[in-house]
Amino acid sequence: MADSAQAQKLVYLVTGGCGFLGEHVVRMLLQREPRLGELRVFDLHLGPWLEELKTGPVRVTAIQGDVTQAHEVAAAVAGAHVVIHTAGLVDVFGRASPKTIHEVNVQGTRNVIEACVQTGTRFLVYTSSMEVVGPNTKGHPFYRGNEDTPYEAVHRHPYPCSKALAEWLVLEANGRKVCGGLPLVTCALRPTGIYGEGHQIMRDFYRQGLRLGGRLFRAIPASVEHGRVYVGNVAWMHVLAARELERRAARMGGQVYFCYDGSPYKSYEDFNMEFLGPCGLRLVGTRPLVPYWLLVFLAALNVLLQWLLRPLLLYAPLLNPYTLAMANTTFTVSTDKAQRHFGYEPLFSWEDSRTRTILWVQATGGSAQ
Ligand SMILES: NC(=O)c1ccc[n+]([C@@H]2O[C@H](COP(=O)([O-])OP(=O)(O)OC[C@H]3O[C@@H](n4cnc5c(N)ncnc54)[C@H](O)[C@@H]3O)[C@@H](O)[C@H]2O)c1
Ligand SMILES: C[C@@H](CO)CCC[C@@H](C)[C@H]1CC[C@H]2[C@@H]3[C@H](O)C=C4C[C@@H](O)CC[C@]4(C)[C@H]3CC[C@]12C
Repeated sequence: MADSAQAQKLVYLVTGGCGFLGEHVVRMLLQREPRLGELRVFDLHLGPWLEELKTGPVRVTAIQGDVTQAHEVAAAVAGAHVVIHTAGLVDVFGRASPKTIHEVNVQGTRNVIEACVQTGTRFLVYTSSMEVVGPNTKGHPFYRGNEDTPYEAVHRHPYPCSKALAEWLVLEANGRKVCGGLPLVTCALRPTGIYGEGHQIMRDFYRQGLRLGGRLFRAIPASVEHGRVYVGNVAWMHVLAARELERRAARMGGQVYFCYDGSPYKSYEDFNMEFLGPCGLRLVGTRPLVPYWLLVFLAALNVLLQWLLRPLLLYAPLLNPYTLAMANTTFTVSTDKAQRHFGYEPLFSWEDSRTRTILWVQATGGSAQ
């Protein structure tokens, strides 16, 4: 990415490019990165939608591969200028074992870093998570916090533990000499709960509401606020960070950025109703309809059932002690660090984000897609 090569076309690699966020990053790069010459999409499971992208002006290369396999990662990274590493195992429901979560999220990230070092790729953007910070095991609120807000980040659950370790690896790798002698430049983006087209949990809530006769029942107090972020804006922040990493290496290298936009702070359930309401669902109750102790009991019961049923089937409901603690703890972010460091402004307004999400729920919510 030298000065002389203003017109130089760049090779980008997106790991996890067929996931919920990854697909948006891939599409955003194709729409908004003028220097893109080749786009490599690396994923364990390739989406059929990739085929339609192959007919455009940018070369799109689909690579079926596993981030836990160092040789597969190295082959995909070789010759890439920029890596956006978004592949990850997102599991807070006990579907995967802690070992698998660690292998994918931590060892997978280590493999990406080592591949950059070995092959001479200098720019790495990592999709971290707000969960690297919290909510912590003590349920302390994080209210309008930024990247410098002191917070006791204590994790026990395998998913946040793995994301915290992987983020640390990425930041620590900043400045390492890659093949050819130049320094690696890394940064980590920490989305809060992402919503938008392709958000499976939103669709699950919609289907549950349809099954319950168009109703959902409030379980969490409306006063517990969550900061959520639209997937298009998260994708845009990745594209912009990747683009600016070279020019602003000294400022951005080794830094973390929360992903934010203008989405309103609301409880998890009230926020979902911004989309599910216009799709015909109603949230019953202005206060939680079941006492908190009962939710705690049901969450614990689900853990027991998951364990008992494991030899027969995978029982992984939304409610468990960890997800209950998350839903019941205020976690909101208020920052302008990405704006100051690399000029990020949300691409989609709240109104746009909301409309796009509603249209998606209406179009696919009731279908098997
Ligand atoms: N969804 C959220 O609210 C959220 C919030 C913060 C951070 N994140 C992070 O964003 C990233 C993307 O999350 P998402 O919600 O799009 O999840 P997702 O499951 O939709 O996407 C993850 C993608 O990674 C791929 N993948 C998983 N294991 C792999 C492996 N071993 N090798 C190659 N590819 C593999 C999956 O096939 C999938 O396409 C993750 O790193 C996640 O931790 C997500
Ligand atoms: C008690 C239920 C009554 O309706 C509600 C349960 C809601 C939970 C399933 C979700 C509450 C908070 C969510 C998480 C949060 O938005 C941030 C996340 C970070 C990201 O890295 C992965 C996804 C998630 C853990 C997200 C998962 C679902 C919740 C726990």
